[in-house]
Amino acid sequence: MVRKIKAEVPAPVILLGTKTNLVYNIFYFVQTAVLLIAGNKGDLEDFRQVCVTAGAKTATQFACLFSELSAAESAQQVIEAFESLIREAQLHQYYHPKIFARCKRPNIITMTKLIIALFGKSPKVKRRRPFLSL
Ligand SMILES: Nc1nc2c(ncn2[C@@H]2O[C@H](COP(=O)(O)OP(=O)(O)OP(=O)(O)O)[C@@H](O)[C@H]2O)c(=O)[nH]1
Repeated sequence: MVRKIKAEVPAPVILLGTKTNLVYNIFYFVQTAVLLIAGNKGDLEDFRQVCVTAGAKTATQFACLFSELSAAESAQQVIEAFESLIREAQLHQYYHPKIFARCKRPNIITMTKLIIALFGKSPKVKRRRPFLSL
């Protein structure tokens, strides 16, 4: 990677029901997410801060895919990175069908919903009208 490492996470599909199964849902996401560390801007060799070996090592450490590419020079490299991500996700689905079988009605949820489910809604503070008469 030239300047920094970014983890590109595929769109998460998280089951969300009640608060009680939220832990399971997060666990489900962690189990099913396929990650790719993409080292972009490969053409800017002079600005490199992270060497290829360090990028690849981090990817191995976190069981991620790794790809060095340059979006400016080659769209093909970007396509290949995404294709490898899709292939890996398909393989994962093939080898772990039970995890996906549990996902009967997957909903894509917003971050706001996730935060509300985790911490609850913030209590509404009722403002009292000041009592002005003497
Ligand atoms: N030279 C070069 N420039 C790139 C490459 N990919 C993106 N850029 C440029 O980097 C700038 C920022 O790109 P963005 O897609 O906005 O990425 P960002 O995550 O918002 O910003 P960065 O933190 O700079 O990556 C834009 O001017 C892009 O044209 C690349 O592979 N090579």
